[in-house]
This record gives sequence, C-alpha cells and structure tokens, in this order.
Amino acid sequence: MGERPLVMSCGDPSGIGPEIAAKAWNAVGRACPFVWLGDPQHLPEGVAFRVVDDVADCGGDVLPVVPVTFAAQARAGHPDLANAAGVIDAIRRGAELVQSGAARGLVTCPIHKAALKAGAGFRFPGHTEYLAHLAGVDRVVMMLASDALRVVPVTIHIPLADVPKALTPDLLEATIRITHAALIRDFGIARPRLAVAGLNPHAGEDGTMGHEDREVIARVIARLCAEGMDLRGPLPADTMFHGPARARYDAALCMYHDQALIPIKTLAFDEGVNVTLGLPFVRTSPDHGTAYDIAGQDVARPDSLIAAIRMAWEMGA
Ligand SMILES: NC(=O)c1ccc[n+]([C@@H]2O[C@H](COP(=O)([O-])OP(=O)(O)OC[C@H]3O[C@@H](n4cnc5c(N)ncnc54)[C@H](O)[C@@H]3O)[C@@H](O)[C@H]2O)c1
Ligand SMILES: N[C@H](C(=O)O)[C@H](O)COP(=O)(O)O
Repeated sequence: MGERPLVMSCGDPSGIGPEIAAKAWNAVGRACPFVWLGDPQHLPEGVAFRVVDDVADCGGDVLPVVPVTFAAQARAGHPDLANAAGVIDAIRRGAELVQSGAARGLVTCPIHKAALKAGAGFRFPGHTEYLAHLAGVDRVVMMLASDALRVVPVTIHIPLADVPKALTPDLLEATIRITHAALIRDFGIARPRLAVAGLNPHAGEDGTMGHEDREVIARVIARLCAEGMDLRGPLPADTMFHGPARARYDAALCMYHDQALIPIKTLAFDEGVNVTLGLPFVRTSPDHGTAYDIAGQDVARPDSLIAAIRMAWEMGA
C-alpha cells in the first residue's frame, strides 16, 4: 500500500454528494485515492464499491467505502431529518481519521445546515465551525480558492445585521494572520499580497458612509503593515475583482460572506474549492451546496469536488 488516502464525508445523502463522489472517484480516484464515509445504499444505482475495514485498504478500481449508519433511505432532493445524525457522524469520523494520521486529509461533501439543526440539534453554522470544535482550535478561516481568485470572508454565517458588531480588530487581525501564514505554507507564496475590502460603500468614503473602514479596518492594516506585511485597504469592494485588480493581490479579505462568495462563485463556480485554514489537518470541500433541485438527475458536475480532492491531496503531502 502506498500513500495514505484522503477520506470523504458523504454529506447529505439526499443532495448531490453521493453522485458527485462516484463521478469524482472515476475521475481521480486512482491519482488521489479517497475512502468514502457513508451508507453504500445511498450511492447511485450501479456504482461499483467495496466495503473496507481499514482506510489503508484503498487501492483498486472501485470506490472504497467505510460504512456509516443512517436511519433512513435517501430520497433525492428531499432531506430527511432522520439522517441528520448519520451526516454528522460521517464528518466526525472523517476528522478522527485525519487527526489520527490514518488519512492524509478530509474532503467534505455538502450538508444542509438547517436540516442538521432540526434533525440532530447541530449547534454549528457549518463544517468550518464544527471541525474547529472537533480539533479544539479557537480560530479557523474559510478560504474559497481557485486559479482566478482566492477570497476569505472575515465574518461567515451570521446575519448581515450582526456583521458590523462582529467585525472586531481582534477578529480581523487573526484572520489576516492565519491567511498570510497559510499562503506561505500551503500555497508556496513567499511574500503574500493581501487586499482588504472595506465594509461600507466606497470603503466608507472618507468616513462619510460609515465608520468601520477608518476606525477598525484601516487601523488593523496599518498595524500589520508596520510589521512588514504587504496589505492594501480598506478598498472599495466593487473595484477589487476585475482582472487588473485581481492581478495585484494573492488573496482578498472580505468583510462578510456574500462580499467574498459572489465574486468567486461568479468567476470560478466549477473550479472553486472551500479550504479551511488554521486546522491541524487538511480539509477541503466543493464550493457549492447540496443542490436539491438537481439531485438524483445525474446532471450535477463533479468539477468543484474534483478540485477539492486535488487540493487536499497536494496540501496533505
Ligand atoms: N460546503 C457545504 O456544505 C455547503 C456549501 C454551500 C451551501 N450549502 C448548503 O446547501 C444547501 C443549498 O444551498 P444553495 O441552494 O444556496 O446552493 P447550492 O450550491 O446547493 O445550489 C445553488 C445552485 O447551483 C446549482 N449547483 C450546485 N452545485 C452544482 C453542481 N455540482 N453541478 C451543477 N449545478 C450545481 C444548483 O443546482 C442550484 O441551482 C443549503 O442548506 C446550504 O447551506 C452547503
Ligand atoms: N459558505 C460556504 C458556501 O457558501 O459555499 C459553505 O456554506 C461552507 O460552509 P461549511 O464548509 O462551513 O459547511
């Protein structure tokens, strides 16, 4: 047996996770072996698989599976709250396998956050926060990465109304430091260039459209630039993402979820990878969700999941 495999949590079995996992195995399963954690009954009909007891047994041509118990069958496009516990268990067991050293990295298939909360009292906004909890770390960063653009939302899954209060100097500084370190370590960029978006229109227009840009963002940038970091901002977000602007930085830090995710999902929906920075192990996921509207129709594209597998494989080295 050669290199340690990746492990993949199945995500919501009523979403497109099982079908894109099977397609991804056919595409890259030999170059980047992974073991799928899920209920084999949830795989699309006709998918060849074999149950393994040990993730080291991941060779061969068919999808290796470590079974996870689920309470119900999966009906494509219709999440079943009874399966929430199984979805969470697959993520937990994947994290355990990576933390034990048995697996090289964790790739997570999409979950329906609201269904996990309703079905199993899941108290985390998503994988990112749950994996930080499992790893015992206080701060992690969500990065969406592609060849065209890397973005980091400083605040993530909170209501827009809560963003200004959540945007503290401490959170912004920690996010910049984790991102900067990851660009050096995981992306091989010796001197990262970071662009930092303003919160308000026109980055506050010299204080006439909000105070956060001057009183929070600019002060953190000045402090970290004095330490030698290459940071620019706060920049008006509406002119940060066209081609010439993107060429001037290695990652863009944005103040809230959609300020970051709209540009990357517009530019690179099929190539984008969600990578969690700051964990003591590698974790990636596709940049999309459960796609219930197309689940079970065999039209879901595996491209983003394949990109997530490739990135986890390379980072896991
Ligand atoms: N990493 C994750 O676990 C993750 C990421 C995003 C959203 N979600 C969750 O997924 C659920 C649905 O979210 P949503 O509808 O906002 O976003 P979504 O990404 O599931 O779907 C948005 C649109 O993109 C299409 N799409 C998504 N993935 C596709 C693929 N691989 N191939 C072809 N088309 C694809 C869908 O058909 C849909 O029209 C929500 O509960 C959300 O929280 C989870
Ligand atoms: N915010 C991400 C997106 O919209 O693609 C997604 O919800 C990721 O969340 P977790 O990886 O934390 O589940």
